[in-house]
Amino acid sequence: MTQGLIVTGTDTGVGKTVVAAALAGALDAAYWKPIQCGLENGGDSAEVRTLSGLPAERLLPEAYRFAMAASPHRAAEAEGIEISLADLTLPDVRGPLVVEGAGGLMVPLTRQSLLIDLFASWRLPVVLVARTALGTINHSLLSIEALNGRNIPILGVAFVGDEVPDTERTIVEMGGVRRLGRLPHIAPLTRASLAAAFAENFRIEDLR
Ligand SMILES: Nc1ncnc2c1ncn2[C@@H]1O[C@H](COP(=O)(O)OP(=O)(O)OP(=O)(O)O)[C@@H](O)[C@H]1O
Ligand SMILES: C[C@H](N)[C@H](N)CCCCCC(=O)O
Ligand SMILES: [Mg+2]
Repeated sequence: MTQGLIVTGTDTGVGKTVVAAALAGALDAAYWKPIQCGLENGGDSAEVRTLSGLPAERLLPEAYRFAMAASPHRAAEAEGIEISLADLTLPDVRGPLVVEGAGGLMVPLTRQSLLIDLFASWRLPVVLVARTALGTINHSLLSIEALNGRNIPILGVAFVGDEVPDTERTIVEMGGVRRLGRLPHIAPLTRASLAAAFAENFRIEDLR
């Protein structure tokens, strides 16, 4: 079993939290959002709690929580704080851990550091969440190139959205990555509907 994995994405709002909730639920994992920017909806940990049904103690506290829904470096500055990479060590948990990034890979944590460099230091494999909608081929291949350039292992791509077979094929073939599955648009999105969609479209063995 992969003891830890990072859920990253091609952009903000692509479905990382939804995929992370499905993964954490299926793997009976702990979930950690190290840096939360934007607190209007309670943050991603609260969303994962609702969508996974994991017990509260499996939702690990964020290292940083900022009110502003912005890039971490900017949200921190707005509160007069500089994010310290030394505070961003992986939590020591028993069993699997699902870590969710903030936005895409090249998101600044400070004016000098990027989220992807923090990921590289953790040495955990990555699940890349990618939309299926137009524009995703470019975002996905750029993300894969950036991960490869830092020798970050890619477990595979989790697609989110309507079925667009050639787009998925193009990303998988040209990016040289594994397709983990695709979550369709789920309505209503609940713990039960998410678990069912995940079970139908992903194979848990691919994540181990
Ligand atoms: N498969 C899906 N079916 C229905 N709604 C979805 C699905 N995936 C994502 N959404 C919705 O799309 C929105 C964005 O998804 P989500 O919050 O998971 O993005 P994110 O990549 O985690 O964003 P952030 O960068 O803010 O962490 C949310 O309202 C979420 O409920
Ligand atoms: C606020 C948002 N939901 C995310 N948590 C942070 C997204 C940062 C994106 C920065 C950027 O790429 O421009
Ligand atoms: Mg999220």
